[in-house]
Amino acid sequence: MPATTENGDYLTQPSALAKAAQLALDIDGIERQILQLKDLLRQLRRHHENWVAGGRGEQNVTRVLVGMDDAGWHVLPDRRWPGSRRANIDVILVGPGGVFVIDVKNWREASVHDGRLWRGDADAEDDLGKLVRQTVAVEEVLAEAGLPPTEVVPLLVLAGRRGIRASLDRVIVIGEDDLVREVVPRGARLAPEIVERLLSCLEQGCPPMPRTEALARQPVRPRTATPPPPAGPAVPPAAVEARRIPSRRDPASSPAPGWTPTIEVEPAQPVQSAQPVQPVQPVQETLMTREELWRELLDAAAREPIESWMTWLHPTQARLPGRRFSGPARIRGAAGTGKTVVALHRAKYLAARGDRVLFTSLVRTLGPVYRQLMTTMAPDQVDRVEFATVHAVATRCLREHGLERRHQQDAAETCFWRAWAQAGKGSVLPGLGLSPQYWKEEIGTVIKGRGLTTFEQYAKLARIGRRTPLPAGHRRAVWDLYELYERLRTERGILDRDDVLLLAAELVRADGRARYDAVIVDEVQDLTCAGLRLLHAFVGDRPDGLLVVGDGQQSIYPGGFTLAEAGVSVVGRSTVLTRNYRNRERIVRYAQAVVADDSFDDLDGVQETGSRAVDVDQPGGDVYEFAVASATAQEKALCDHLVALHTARRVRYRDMAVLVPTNAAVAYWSRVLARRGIPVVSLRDYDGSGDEAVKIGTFHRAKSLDFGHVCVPDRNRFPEPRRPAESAEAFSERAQLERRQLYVAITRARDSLWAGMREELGADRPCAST
Ligand SMILES: Nc1ncnc2c1ncn2[C@@H]1O[C@H](COP(=O)(O)OP(=O)(O)OP(=O)(O)O)[C@@H](O)[C@H]1O
Repeated sequence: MPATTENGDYLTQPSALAKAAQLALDIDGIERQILQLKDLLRQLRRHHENWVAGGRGEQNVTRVLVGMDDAGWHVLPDRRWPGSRRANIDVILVGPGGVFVIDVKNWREASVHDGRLWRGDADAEDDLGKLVRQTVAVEEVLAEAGLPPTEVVPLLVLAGRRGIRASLDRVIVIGEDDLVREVVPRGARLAPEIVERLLSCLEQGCPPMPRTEALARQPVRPRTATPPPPAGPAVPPAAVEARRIPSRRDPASSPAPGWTPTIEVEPAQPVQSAQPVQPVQPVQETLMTREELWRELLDAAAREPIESWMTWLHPTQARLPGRRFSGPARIRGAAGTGKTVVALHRAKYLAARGDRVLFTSLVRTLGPVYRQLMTTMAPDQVDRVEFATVHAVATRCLREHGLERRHQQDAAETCFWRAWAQAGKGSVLPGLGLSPQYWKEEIGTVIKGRGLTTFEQYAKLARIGRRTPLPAGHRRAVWDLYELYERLRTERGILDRDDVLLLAAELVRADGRARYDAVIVDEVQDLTCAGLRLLHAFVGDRPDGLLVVGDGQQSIYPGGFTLAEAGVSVVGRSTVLTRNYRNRERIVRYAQAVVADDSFDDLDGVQETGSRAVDVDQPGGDVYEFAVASATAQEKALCDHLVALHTARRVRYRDMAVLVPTNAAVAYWSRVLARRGIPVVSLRDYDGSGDEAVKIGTFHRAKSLDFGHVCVPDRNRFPEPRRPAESAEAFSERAQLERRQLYVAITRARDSLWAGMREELGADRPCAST
């Protein structure tokens, strides 16, 4: 105790003065602290207002969305950001049109220009990045259940705004009042049972955020400057009750009445607290009336659903599109196992992340079909993917150097036949029981297709894909024919199809320009080695660069090669798909019987057995083998079958196809069907859009496509019997090729196959069922 006088005053002593000075310092310190605390309090109040404003923005958006609840949409507000402990996602919306991750921004000033989003003068790239990360995290949760990557759409919603729509990177920036019009027109992408499965995954992976006490005390206010919600025009009556119900599935997870979203920032991102104060904006009345909303929802529900594979894959498939490959990769598997489907999703995924993608195959008509599919799957990404044949790409390379006129296929053919007359006819080759066409293909696919330049290379070549053995003397005769052909061709200064590929590859290598980030090759087994080398040259061995997709058992062109010959190594990056999604069981078994005894090479030099283990997704199926005594009887039987499918079973003509081996047969059957009044479209003109007509095309053109019901007339004329001068080996090689072509045709059928069996030819082919 300090000493005092009688009336209690402190004795003024040197130590007391020191104490006073000390106290004065303490008072200063405390005053400073009070000022700092006041400052902090002001900041906290501002942040609090910000959060409340943000919360209101979210509530308003949620209110708009719950109006769609009765149409099968589910609004999951304030969900945990997967992988974080405290961070939230404003809203996840799941429904027939897909899955949306929604981030609501209550910004006073927002604009999109120069391809960027701006908040006032500040670039809002971080906000877009954060939303993309949230979306990817949700995609990872849903991939387990089979949702392919990029199927989840990130939406950045500007609260209280309208007339804004921009696509930035993957994110769609949209005004609150435009939100419903953005999501509803997407039509029926997800079946109700798939929506249920997704919801249950989200319940696990993105559970509702726990309520925080402070925010729980916050009263929920109606929309600022508008009457209380029940009177609001935007929400259909059924939604009034549903307003507080984020998910119909699990009432336990529904927030209590008076629910207020908990909002927490991502731990490493104090962005929100650093932002200047934004006053709460009055939200305008939403522009869509309840009648309009319901009309939109009804229209969407009435629209034809897109095929389920576009939005729903088997988990084995679903992981592939987004997988990172450290170099060239491969997807293989029997017919109908979803190789093309996965490849298309891969293209979509790569395009969505900004890659320039080439999607290529040999068949010209496939490009438009794939493009059409991609347009339905991913309208926003379709323009970032180029669909072109390998020859179209090669020709463009030549055009860039003014060389494309030198490609003259007809003139090159003339050169070959002159060479054959001079050097082939009189050689040992005609005596081998193979047609001149065989030797033409030997030059095209084996010698030039591999880019061989010396006889020594040819003499020791394994000739993968060719069954007829060729001893050295015979090879010498082939080489002489080749050299003469080359001399005649170069004298005329022209190029053939194989030269175009070889030259284009040289130009691409010399140029060194990166035209594509990724090249996806479908039906790779039908390219030549030179074709694959060209495509490989575009991307080399870069990560995620080259993806080859195919199946050696469906190789329908002569020739063949291994990936190693093309300089492509996929070691450790090859995936086999084994579940057939296309063909019903009886059709799979019938098709397998056609090639069961033929071993085949699957681009790796190893002979695989013809009968492969395949799981079948769809049971049942119909196979009709129809015995006919004459051509006229077959015409009638086939047409009767198509008409019966159409009238009795209500199958649309566009779901039927007649597949035949030659163009002449296409013309013949087109006339037959037209005479009977059945609408017909040639596969040559088919672009994937739905003409109401039966498709007619060659086995080759039907490649990679599928149809509900397929007819193959003259089924037992294929393979053709041994020709008079044909050697046993030559016949065996041709018959195997033709059986593979027939296998491709049969495996185009999803539900039924009709096979015409001409009686005079014998009907001793396998029959799975009738
Ligand atoms: N996950 C899936 N769910 C439903 N259907 C699927 C799925 N994956 C593929 N399909 C169906 O199977 C069909 C065959 O798929 P796809 O064309 O990708 O197979 P593929 O292996 O490329 O066949 P092919 O080698 O015979 O051309 C598709 O048209 C689609 O109808």
